[in-house]
Order: sequence, then structure tokens, then C-alpha cells
Amino acid sequence: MTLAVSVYGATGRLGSHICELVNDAEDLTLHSALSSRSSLEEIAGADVVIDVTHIDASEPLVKYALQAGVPVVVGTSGWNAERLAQLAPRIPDDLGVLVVPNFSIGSVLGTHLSTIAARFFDDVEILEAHHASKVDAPSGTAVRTAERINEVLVARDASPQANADATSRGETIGRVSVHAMRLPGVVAEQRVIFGGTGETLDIRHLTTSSTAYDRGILLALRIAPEARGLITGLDELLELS
Ligand SMILES: NC(=O)C1=CN([C@@H]2O[C@H](COP(=O)(O)OP(=O)(O)OC[C@H]3O[C@@H](n4cnc5c(N)ncnc54)[C@H](OP(=O)(O)O)[C@@H]3O)[C@@H](O)[C@H]2O)C=CC1
Ligand SMILES: O=C(O)C1=N[C@H](C(=O)O)C[C@H](O)C1
Repeated sequence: MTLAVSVYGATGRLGSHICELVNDAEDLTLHSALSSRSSLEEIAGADVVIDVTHIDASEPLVKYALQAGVPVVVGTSGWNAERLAQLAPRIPDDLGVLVVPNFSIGSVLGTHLSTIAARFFDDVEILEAHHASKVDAPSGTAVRTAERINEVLVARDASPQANADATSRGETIGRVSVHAMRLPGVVAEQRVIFGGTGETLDIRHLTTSSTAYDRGILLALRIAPEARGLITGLDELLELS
């Protein structure tokens, strides 16, 4: 018994990699490979659809998949806390949507460790770097990391000392400044830097190849048909939360 996988964004960097991954896995088959020119009807009959496109396409895809009764794995960046809060109540009881800002296990651990560090440091900034072709900034991972750190800072009413008002101080997400660099030669990198009294803590994750995403993609695809409701990130699946 194989799982029929539909890939939305199949002509892109990550989508074409996912198609290869699915073709190579004995328990998965490629049901359909969609691009911007495809009809969403092509996902009909799939056991799961994975979306790696653009936020403008991702939202309609999720809506369509939920109506068609197809579980979804979303890898597209742009699903911030506000969008996720709107999505959660729209998911039927018998379906699951996994929104995964980063499929790399190291990145998931980096963000998890950052939420622990946020219990002890009031000041933190995120520095992310990606390849020059990336269309969105800051990265979905950086936004999600900042949102999760901010939840911890707000819960304990932490007071950052640094002033983040000037535009050169990055985009402010809650109490966290986020700086984005786009450069040829880079795949993906994120540093979460905490500042304290006489010390800094630098939690750095470096992606050197898109193979970093394989384990997380396969895990999410295999779990999606049994998942129920909204699952954000791989933390729960990796038993981190
Ligand atoms: N969660 C994770 O671990 C990762 C997430 N990502 C995210 O995945 C997404 C895709 O990244 P990447 O593969 O590098 O991007 P690419 O630009 O290489 O590919 C984008 C894909 O999406 C399609 N697409 C773009 N706009 C639309 C639209 N409006 N409607 C329908 N389809 C559209 C393109 O189709 P066409 O060819 O027809 O234009 C193409 O197949 C990004 O959001 C990125 O941040 C990336 C890496 C890891
Ligand atoms: O576009 C990319 O490349 C990536 N996008 C995701 C993001 O926006 O966080 C995940 C990873 O950083 C690679």
C-alpha cells in the first residue's frame, strides 16, 4: 500500500526535489506534479498534497484541499501567527494540515533551543541569510522563530534594553529584531543571538544542501493522513513539545 502524493510547486527548487524524493521512496508514489499553470483539480484522489509555492498560492490551495478532503503539508513561507489563527477553526475534524516552516531537523532544534534560551535572556536578535533567488523576506523560519521567542518574552514580561526603532535595526516581530541577507553562494542560515550581562549566546543553523529537508518532508508526508487539526512545525512529531 503506497501513499499517493501530490506536489504543488513541482517546477520549483524545493518542489522538484520533493518529486525526486517521492519517486525514490518505496512507500510513496507521485500522484500529480502541479505548477502555477495547473488546475488544483489535479490533486483529486491524492492521499496528501504538499505545497511549496508562494503564500498567494498556498492559501487557496489549502482551502481547496480541505474542501476536497485531502490532507495538506505546507512548506511555503508566509504562514504567520495571524494566518494560522484564521486557518485552525476552518479545518474539518477528520482532516489534518501540517504547516512546517522548516523541514530540516537541525533548524527545528535551533528554534526549540531558542525558546529555552528566551527564558533566561531579555535581548535577542535574529540574523538570517538565504540564496539570492528567495522571493520572501524575512524567511518563514525567522518569522516563526521570532514569534515563538516573543511568546516566551511576553509571558515573563521581559524588557529588552536595546532600542530597535531605526529602520537599520531590522524588522521588529514583537520584541525581536530580524535581519535578512540575500546572497549568491548561500543556501540558508539562521543565527539567533541572545545578549546578556557580559555574555552572548549564538544559536546558529546552517543548511548546506536541500537534502537537509528530506527527513522532515518524509516524516510530514507519512503522518499527514492520520493527523487531525492544525499542526505547526515538526516539534510535536519529534516529541519536542
Ligand atoms: N519548509 C521548508 O523547509 C522550506 C520551505 N521553502 C519554501 O518553499 C517555497 C518555494 O521555494 P522554492 O522552491 O525555492 O521556490 P521556487 O521559486 O523555486 O519555486 C516556486 C514554485 O511555486 C510555483 N508558484 C509560484 N507562484 C505561484 C502561484 N502564484 N501560483 C501557483 N504556483 C506558484 C512555481 O510554479 P512556476 O514554475 O509555474 O512558476 C514553482 O513551482 C518558498 O515559500 C520557500 O520559502 C523552501 C525551502 C525549504
Ligand atoms: O526559500 C528557502 O530557501 C527557504 N525557505 C524557508 C523559510 O522561508 O524559512 C525554509 C528555509 O529557510 C529555506
